[in-house]
Amino acid sequence: MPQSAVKVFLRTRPSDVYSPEQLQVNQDTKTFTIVQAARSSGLPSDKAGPSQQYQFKFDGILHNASQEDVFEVCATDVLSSALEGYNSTIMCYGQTGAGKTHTMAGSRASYAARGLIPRVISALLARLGAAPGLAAWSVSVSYLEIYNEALYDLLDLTAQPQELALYEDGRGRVQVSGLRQVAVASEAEALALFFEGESNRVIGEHQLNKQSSRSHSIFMLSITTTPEGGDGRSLASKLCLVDLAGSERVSKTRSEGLVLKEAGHINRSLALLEQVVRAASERGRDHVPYRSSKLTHVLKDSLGGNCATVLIANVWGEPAQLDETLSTCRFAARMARLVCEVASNVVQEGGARVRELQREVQELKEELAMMQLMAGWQQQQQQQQQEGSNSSRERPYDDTQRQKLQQAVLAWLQLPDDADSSGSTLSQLPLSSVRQLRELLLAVKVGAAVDGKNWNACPC
Ligand SMILES: Nc1ncnc2c1ncn2[C@@H]1O[C@H](COP(=O)(O)OP(=O)(O)OP(=O)(O)O)[C@@H](O)[C@H]1O
Repeated sequence: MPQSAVKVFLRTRPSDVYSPEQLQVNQDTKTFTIVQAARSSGLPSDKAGPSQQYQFKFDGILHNASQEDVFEVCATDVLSSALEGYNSTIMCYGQTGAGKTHTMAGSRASYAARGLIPRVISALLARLGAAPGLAAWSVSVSYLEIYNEALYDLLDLTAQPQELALYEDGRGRVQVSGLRQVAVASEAEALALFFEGESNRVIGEHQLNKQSSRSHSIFMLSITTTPEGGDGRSLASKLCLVDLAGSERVSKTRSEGLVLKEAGHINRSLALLEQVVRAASERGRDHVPYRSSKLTHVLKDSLGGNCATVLIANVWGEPAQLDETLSTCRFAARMARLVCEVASNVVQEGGARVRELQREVQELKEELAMMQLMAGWQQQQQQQQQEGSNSSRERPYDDTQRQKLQQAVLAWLQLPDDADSSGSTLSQLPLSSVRQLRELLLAVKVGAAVDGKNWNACPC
């Protein structure tokens, strides 16, 4: 299977107090350097030591970048991969207030401020509508929320949405039971679902962000395309757009009550995410604790499985947020070491699958008929024993009956091994007594001799 390293881009939130001495961006080398002044205890005898420099290299630095730039750099290739049948994920990670939701969903202040999700929806449906050589396509939308370590469907409109459960299917793929998948035929339909889901997300207010997401959210697009004139197979992929809740230092956010409790869940799940990323990026490590939280379990594929993953590390370039910026960069550098095993998902054409299932039904019907037959014989034998009779008293076939049976057996023996025999004369002959079975076996013996089959070599 081809391998693909996670691609990592760093995006800075614009700030009036941005300090180029402390945060140095080099677009040519794609490096981001953090200069941290040494800390002194404040005692007159304690001299501050030299400052520390931390340099990180990423796949791209999005500094003063527009929403359109972010889409072009981070999402266009991902979209192409999704249309080629590859599962893909774009994920935003960073401290609270760093601009994750701004990047993923965008702002409603202007059309130009729309984020990655609405742009991906538009581009995807435009590309599918104009794609030459497609016999059929389908897109469906799901929107999942992880709030306080519980899963919810953001497209569930009932007053009390139910908590959803996670499970792994027979092929080890993580599934969310009961999560709605709504088919869409146009950009307008998909956008309506996105806005509906957005309005159901849990938002709270604290010192650093008036509109802080209190949950992780995953917007999923399931795409199927069937090429024209192909061998009847389709390509199926899932494109996930993940807006993680932001890590927060409660001393800075001054959260209390419910917001404080939410912060506990958010910080814990992000710490477990970091542990999983650390474990998954270690060579030779055979156990990665994906099941340690709902978030890591849901994101199992995106963190080293069958998925092309892009991480956008959002940082808030202000001196007061330097520690959080450093910790985001460290996480991003670890993500860059993850390698995913990607494969295009080819699904069998509907007609071929239907034929396969029809054949299976036919075989099961034949097996059932045989079992009913055997049960009938047993019953018949019991009856005969009770009546003091036995089957040998039944009259044997006459010559015409035998000839007819032998012809049917010979025709059946001459069919190719993989031929469908359900319509042959043999399968329509009555077979409901020991006498009929004996005659049939005799006819097979005669027929085999005529057909020249070597029965000594037969494994049956
Ligand atoms: N690149 C940007 N350009 C303009 N405004 C931005 C940018 N990034 C963030 N902002 C603004 O900063 C504020 C905080 O951003 P946002 O809510 O996206 O942060 P967040 O990382 O999602 O935070 P949280 O984790 O608390 O939800 C918002 O008002 C947003 O519009």
